[in-house]
Amino acid sequence: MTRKEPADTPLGDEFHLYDTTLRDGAQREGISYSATDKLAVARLLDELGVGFIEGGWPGALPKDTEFFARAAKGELALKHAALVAFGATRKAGAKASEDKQVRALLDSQAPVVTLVAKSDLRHIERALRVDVDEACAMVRDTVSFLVGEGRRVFLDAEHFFDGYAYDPDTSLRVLDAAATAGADVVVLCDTNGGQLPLGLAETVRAVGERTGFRLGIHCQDDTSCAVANSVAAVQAGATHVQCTANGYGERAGNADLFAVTGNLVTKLGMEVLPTGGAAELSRVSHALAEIANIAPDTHQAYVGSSAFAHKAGLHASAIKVDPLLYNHIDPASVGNDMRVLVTEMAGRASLELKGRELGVDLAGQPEALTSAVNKVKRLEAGGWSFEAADASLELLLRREVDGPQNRVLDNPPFELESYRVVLDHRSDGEVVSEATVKVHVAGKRVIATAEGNGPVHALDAALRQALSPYLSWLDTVELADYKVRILPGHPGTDAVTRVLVETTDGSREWTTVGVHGNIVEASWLALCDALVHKSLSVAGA
Ligand SMILES: CC(=O)SCCNC(=O)CCNC(=O)[C@H](O)C(C)(C)COP(=O)(O)OP(=O)(O)OC[C@H]1O[C@@H](n2cnc3c(N)ncnc32)[C@H](O)[C@@H]1OP(=O)(O)O
Ligand SMILES: CC(=O)C(=O)O
Repeated sequence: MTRKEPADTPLGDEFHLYDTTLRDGAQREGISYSATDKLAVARLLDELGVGFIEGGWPGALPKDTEFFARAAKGELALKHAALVAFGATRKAGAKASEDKQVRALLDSQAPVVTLVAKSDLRHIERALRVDVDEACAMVRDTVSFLVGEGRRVFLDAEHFFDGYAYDPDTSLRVLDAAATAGADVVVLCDTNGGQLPLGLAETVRAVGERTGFRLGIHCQDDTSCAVANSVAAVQAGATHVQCTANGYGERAGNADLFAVTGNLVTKLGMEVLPTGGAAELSRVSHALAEIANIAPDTHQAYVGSSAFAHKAGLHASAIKVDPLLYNHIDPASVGNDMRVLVTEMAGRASLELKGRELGVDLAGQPEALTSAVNKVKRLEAGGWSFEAADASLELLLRREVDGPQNRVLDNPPFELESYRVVLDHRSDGEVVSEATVKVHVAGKRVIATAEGNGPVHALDAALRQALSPYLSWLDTVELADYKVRILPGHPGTDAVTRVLVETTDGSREWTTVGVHGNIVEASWLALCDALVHKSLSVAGA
């Protein structure tokens, strides 16, 4: 077994970006990776270019043992990262070479081993029930045994910050036992996650000065400061930082790999990933969320889909001049995109930028722009929401800009004469909805009736029946999602219903909105916008 150097990043072994998603991340309530999931996670982390991937605790967890066995058999061909096995030191009073758990670390064939050891006197005495001499011997023996077997060894000094505040000598003795036995890095762990950045950085600096050891940092997120604490530790001299994808981890979680890396790369100018790696952060974050079966956090720093989404009109007016005036970095540098949201908070600049995104040129059309802004504000005040309904917004903008010149909007694919929906509660308890629509299409008056399992379904079916002989594309179009929100009315008025309809034609999706006091009418408005939007794209208008 040869020692493996970490990723081929410009910083090489000078700085370690160390991922523990597969061990600490898996300690998050609700996550349960299979060995196959673990292999997929490791491949993505390797593609990103992290230096070390902690795969789990072989010997303690059967899935982790399986993961390492499959990795060793060639199912995991890492290009950048070194694989790390995690485990505890030998038991008290035992020999490292005979400790089953320690042997399992060797058997994993991982080239790197991270050992966890208690470094707080209270834990040593009360949880391990040994004295400090034996605690240090457990560390020393295990590190030297594994180093003798050709492993690179890191030591996770559990509860370091709490222990150092309580009894610094004991905590430093544990670090010393590891370093003098050959551990490459001693990792200061904020295991209970209670630290704040200034105090933590002070301790990291002091320990670095007192010991001269290579220091790492591992922060839990119980004060919501894990990312800040990790970055502060690096600024105070730590050259090895442990994180997890999207901050998954025990209790409140761990330091988010994507935010830590984003900060190190874009704020501190540290090349901790191979060239091009930073631009993969958003993609890898979302892919890892899928494997964990956790919806991505849209507001996650750097990689969330809202991380560069601007709602306030004043932001948009400056962004129109230069996007960097309101973005802390270029979103593309971390693989993300800027978006402008149009809501009641929009101003003319927001609409002009959004129009550009939707292919509607509003530049040099001040009157249309002012009229569109006023319309959006009035509609939003009445319960409409365009934030998630780009297709309806596009129609609104086109109506303002193109007006009668637009051949589809001026001559829509169909016109409604009337619709009627009845609900039939039958004697056998079955409830059936029936809708009749009367529409004008291709110069003809068409009447169609259909049943459905609800009023909107019946209405959609009747409309399709009426239109499909005349609109060749209609069969390709289907409802992908339908969301209803009942909005509280103003005092003394009725509630308002907002319906969002997502439609697909197999190659793209678009979302429309309808708002009305009646749920069927709100749905009708959203359905009609969906079809008009499709005919616009068919006509290329
Ligand atoms: C801070 C962290 O998150 S570290 C990562 C923690 N991760 C996990 O615990 C997940 C995997 N853990 C497991 O599967 C099990 O807890 C095992 C296999 C490790 C141990 O299981 P068991 O042998 O049943 O012991 P149990 O979990 O009850 O207690 C831990 C034992 O390890 C000892 N121990 C705890 N920490 C250490 C340490 N750093 N070094 C050596 N021994 C330790 C305890 O004193 C206790 O010993 P005892 O049984 O002689 O009293
Ligand atoms: C090692 C570890 O996970 C901790 O101390 O929190």
